[in-house]
Amino acid sequence: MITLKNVSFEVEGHNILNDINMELKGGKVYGLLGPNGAGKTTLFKALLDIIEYKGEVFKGDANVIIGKLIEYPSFYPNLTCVENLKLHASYADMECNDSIVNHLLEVVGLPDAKHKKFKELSMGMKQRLGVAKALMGNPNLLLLDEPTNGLDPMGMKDMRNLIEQDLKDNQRTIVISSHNLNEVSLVTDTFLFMRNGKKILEIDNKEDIYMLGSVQQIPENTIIKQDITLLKDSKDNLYFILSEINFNKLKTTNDFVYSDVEKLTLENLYIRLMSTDLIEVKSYV
Ligand SMILES: Nc1ncnc2c1ncn2[C@@H]1O[C@H](COP(=O)(O)OP(=O)(O)OP(=O)(O)O)[C@@H](O)[C@H]1O
Repeated sequence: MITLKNVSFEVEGHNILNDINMELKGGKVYGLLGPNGAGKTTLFKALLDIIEYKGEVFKGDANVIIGKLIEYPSFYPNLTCVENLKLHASYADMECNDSIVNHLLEVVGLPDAKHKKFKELSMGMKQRLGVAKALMGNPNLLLLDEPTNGLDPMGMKDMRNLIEQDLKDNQRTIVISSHNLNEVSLVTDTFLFMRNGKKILEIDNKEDIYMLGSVQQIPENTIIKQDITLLKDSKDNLYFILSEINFNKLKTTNDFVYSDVEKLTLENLYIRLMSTDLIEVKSYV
C-alpha cells in the first residue's frame, strides 16, 4: 500500500530519520517501537507529507487516505464532541453531517457523550474522540501515535477493543506507535523497531519468545534461510532471531552453526535492541 525508500530527515546536521526503507501492506497492523526520540512521530510526519524529507514515499494506490492521531489530540475545550468533529471536518474540507458524526461517536464508544464539552471528558474519552477524528474521511491508513497514552488499564483495553473492532469491520492498515509493548503486541501483526532514526528490525508478531544467538554459519537451504532474521553489530558479527518453534525445527540442521543462544521475551528483545548496535541485515553473507 505504501513503500518508503531511503527516507531521511535532517535538522541542522542531525539525522532524525536515517535511510528508512519499509513497506506497509494493506490490512496489516504494525507496532512501531522505539525509545523517546527514536523518530517514530517524525516517521508519521513523513508519511503525512508534512515535513521535507529526502527519499521517496510511494503510494500503491492514488486513493490512499491517511487518518492520524498524533501526539495529544487537539480540540476546542468549550465545544462539544459533535461540534469539535464538525469543525474539524469543515477545516479539513471533508463531507460531514449528523449521521456521519453520530456513527463515528458510536464506533468509538462515545454515543452518550455527544453533547459533552471536550473539557468535561475523561482522558480515555478524549483519546477516543481523537480516534473518531482520525477516522473521519474513512482512511485506509491509520496512524496512531501512542493511542493509549495516559490511559488506565480499562481505558487501554477499551482502546484495544476499538482497534480490533475497527479492524474486523474495515481492512485498514494501522501503524501504532507505543511504549507499552504488551499492549501493542495484542493487536500487532508486525513489529517495526526504531533506534536513533533508523529502522533496525522488522519482525512478525507470531511468538511470545524470541531466540537470539550468534551465527557462525547459515544454512544453504533458501527456504530455511527465509525463516531466519539476521542482524549484525558494528563489528560485522552476525546474529539470528528465530521464533522458538522455528529454532527448535532448525537447531539440528547440519550447516546451521551458532552459539550463545538466549530466549528472550518481547521486552527483553526490545531492551537488547535498544542497548546495543544490532541492526537487521537484508542480504545473506
Ligand atoms: N523539527 C524538528 N526540529 C528539531 N528536532 C526535531 C524536529 N522534529 C523532531 N526532532 C527531534 O527528533 C528526534 C525524534 O523525535 P520524535 O518525536 O520523532 O521521536 P519519537 O520516537 O516519536 O519519541 P517519543 O517516544 O518521545 O514520542 C527527537 O530528538 C526530537 O527532538
